[in-house]
Amino acid sequence: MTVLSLKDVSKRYGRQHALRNVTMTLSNNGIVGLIGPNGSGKSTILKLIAGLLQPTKGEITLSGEKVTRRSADQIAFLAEIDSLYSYQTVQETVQFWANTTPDFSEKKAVEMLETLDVDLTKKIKNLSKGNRARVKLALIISRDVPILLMDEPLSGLDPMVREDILRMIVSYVDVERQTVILSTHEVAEVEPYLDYVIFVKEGEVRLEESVESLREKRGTNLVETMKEVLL
Ligand SMILES: Nc1ncnc2c1ncn2[C@@H]1O[C@H](COP(=O)(O)OP(=O)(O)OP(=O)(O)O)[C@@H](O)[C@H]1O
Repeated sequence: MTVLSLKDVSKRYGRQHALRNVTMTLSNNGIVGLIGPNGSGKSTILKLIAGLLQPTKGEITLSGEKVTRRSADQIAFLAEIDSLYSYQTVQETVQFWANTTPDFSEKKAVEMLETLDVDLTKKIKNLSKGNRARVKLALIISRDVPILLMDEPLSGLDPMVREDILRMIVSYVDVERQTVILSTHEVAEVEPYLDYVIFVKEGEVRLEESVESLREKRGTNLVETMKEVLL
């Protein structure tokens, strides 16, 4: 079944063309890597899917319905910017999400944070950058929604935190029911975790395919494929 579809989607910011005629269809694709160089349009694609931006042209549908701002109840969005309240403790933050987000599992969030050794009694402002990233991800992953969008979840984090983040996604996302789309340019690092890739360049989708069939067809790893497709 088609979970998400973009049909001939273009986006301009004023006169700046950010996306041109993007068409893609995702149907239970598990963990999807949205890969492309800086400025290729990755964030724009994620914001359009989340209903935070309107396409200039084209149509985006989620489970057959047109995406609007109201689609937020079906989509969890991990933005690049920090969206936590610094004066709250981790526990209060989890509680706040439990009170405001109907599909949020407090149990799952607490379990994940305890596994990651994050101190729930600490204030957000006193957490390390890595632990803030772990908290943000735990909050998003604890939502029971069909689509989880993550804009550069690894950016600016040290290798240990990056590995934790990728492991969290694999261990806690229910890929039978949920699709994760994460944008990154760390291809080699994410390759073992991805089921599907979408390569974008200059606002266009250059290739989208399952990682397994790419390996079979090309006999190379994703880094090599990326070089062929994007350079
Ligand atoms: N609010 C905006 N106003 C004008 N131009 C914008 C705006 N947001 C993005 N752009 C432009 O649109 C293009 C695509 O940007 P986008 O942020 O989607 O790319 P990206 O692949 O996410 O880049 P990065 O990896 O650097 O985050 C770029 O040329 C960018 O400069």
